[in-house]
Amino acid sequence: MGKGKLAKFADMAEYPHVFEYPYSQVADTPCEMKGNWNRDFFKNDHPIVLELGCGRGEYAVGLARRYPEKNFIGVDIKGARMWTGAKQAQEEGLANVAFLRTNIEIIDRFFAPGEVSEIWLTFSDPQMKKVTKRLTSTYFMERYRKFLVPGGLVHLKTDSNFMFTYTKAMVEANHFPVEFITDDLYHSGLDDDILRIRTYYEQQWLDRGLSIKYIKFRLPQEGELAEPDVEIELDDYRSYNRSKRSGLKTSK
Ligand SMILES: C[S@@+](CC[C@H](N)C(=O)[O-])C[C@H]1O[C@@H](n2cnc3c(N)ncnc32)[C@H](O)[C@@H]1O
Repeated sequence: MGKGKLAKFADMAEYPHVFEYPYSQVADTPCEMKGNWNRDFFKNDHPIVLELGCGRGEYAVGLARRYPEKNFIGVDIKGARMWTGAKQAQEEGLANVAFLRTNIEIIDRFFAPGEVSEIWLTFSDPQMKKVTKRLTSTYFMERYRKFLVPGGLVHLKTDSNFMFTYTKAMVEANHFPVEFITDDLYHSGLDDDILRIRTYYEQQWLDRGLSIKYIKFRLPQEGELAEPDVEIELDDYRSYNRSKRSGLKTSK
């Protein structure tokens, strides 16, 4: 039988590579790790890569195995999910991966300007009803740019046509440089490590026959950000009960 939630939480509290700061427990003050992740935890000066909404942390762990010259931090609020990745990293003795349990809304409290090189968003909830909860909205870009190196990379991998279309529009509206984009990753001809790591959610969507979309863009540090003014068809395979009841078919 697998471990229960309480046993997982007990493990998490003991793991040296797990940092827990849920919003409900932290005051409006910066975390002591802010600006110090490499000095105090990783003990090197390698670039730091975040996986935001990491769930079980397949990307954080998978990338950490492949790229020992980079440091990875998986971020999520759900501790029982994160435990899977944290345990795996511990069992494999991976020294270049950590986990931060917190709300992404306050992510800028944990990293100093220029401390992070790249951000991965893996199968983020599209949040079709509320743009300020959507992890690729300008609301979050404002937070990410506070600690991302100038022109740092943001990767989004998603099943959601809504999320992908919205993100493309957000990138276009703000003239962010796009490094790669495809609406069908596994038929794009791309030969890259990202094709060899599949997250829990990714596998579920693939099994249902959905194509995987991917965009990689650079986030400039300067300039005012504009929310795109677009009407986007909602994904019909997700539950969005309230909008269904109101007969809503698009995001506007
Ligand atoms: C759909 S799951 C994807 C998990 C994983 N990346 C995967 O592909 O299997 C989205 C994850 O993002 C986390 N998440 C969403 N919004 C969040 C927020 N604002 N703060 C912290 N975690 C968040 C959820 O807890 C959940 O684990």
